[in-house]
Amino acid sequence: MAGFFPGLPLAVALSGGADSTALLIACHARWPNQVVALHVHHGLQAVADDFERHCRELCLQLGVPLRVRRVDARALQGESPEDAARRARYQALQELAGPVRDIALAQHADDQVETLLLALSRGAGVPGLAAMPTCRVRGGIAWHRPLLSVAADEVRAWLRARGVAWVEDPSNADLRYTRNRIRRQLLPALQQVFPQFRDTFTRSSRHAAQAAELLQELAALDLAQVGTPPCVAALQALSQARQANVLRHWLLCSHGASASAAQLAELQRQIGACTTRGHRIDIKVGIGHVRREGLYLTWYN
Ligand SMILES: Nc1ncnc2c1ncn2[C@@H]1O[C@H](COP(=O)(O)OP(=O)(O)OP(=O)(O)O)[C@@H](O)[C@H]1O
Repeated sequence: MAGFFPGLPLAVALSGGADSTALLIACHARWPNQVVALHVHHGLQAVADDFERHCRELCLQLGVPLRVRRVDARALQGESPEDAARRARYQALQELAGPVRDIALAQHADDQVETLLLALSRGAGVPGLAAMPTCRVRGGIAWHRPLLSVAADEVRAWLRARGVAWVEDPSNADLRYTRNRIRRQLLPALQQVFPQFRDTFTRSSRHAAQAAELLQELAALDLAQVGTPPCVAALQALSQARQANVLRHWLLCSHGASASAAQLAELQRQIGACTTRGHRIDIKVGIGHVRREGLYLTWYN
């Protein structure tokens, strides 16, 4: 946990699995009496009660206060059960934290590599390749991931050496989930070919995170230049790469719309072809449409 200096008091999101069990013990050892544990009972799996029991026992043993909340995550339309559970979990963690402004999560280097591989498999751009940040402020809370450079095996070996138990999530063995297939089938193969893959892949993600920040800064500058809504002529004055970057930023930040690569390419083609007063632009992007209105592009949904 080198370089991990959260605000105190600190809350640790404790699932009861190996990683967050280790994180809680390490944080409590470093900042005694300054750490609180937060557990979300999902009620999804039969094993949920075992997770909660383990968290209660562990926290009692350590003398760490534990806050527990039950959630019943119903998936929204088009949302997977895992995404629904994650959304409900982050919401519950934020509420459980109360006045505490720093929450530590226990994702490790293997999780980071899995996230990167999933992003690559979707053809993600630079922000996706940045995978998970070590710290992100959201909803007034700093979410920390201090174990991102620690291998999963190291975490378990650390716990075994201390004789600490944890609860194993049975769904981790289910090979219907892509993430589990990556963990079981891909990571062992990577280990053989690139023994340093955890270090090098996570380093690539950090490079991508830095590049993503630069793209974000450039997009904000360019949006100030082209205006909101963007002026077509000002967009035409930008290079294709900068134009794509600022359009993505406008659509996402102003309208919550993610343009697919094909939609963005078509929008750019039409912007390029927009040389007469009467030229129409009307393209579906995400759940809405981008249209030309006089000198500007506008968004409808
Ligand atoms: N039910 C939960 N209650 C509180 N925190 C959770 C819960 N589930 C996950 N977390 C937090 O979110 C992080 C990421 O969750 P994820 O489901 O990817 O990991 P996990 O496999 O549950 O990890 P762990 O080995 O810590 O159980 C966990 O490391 C933990 O800090």
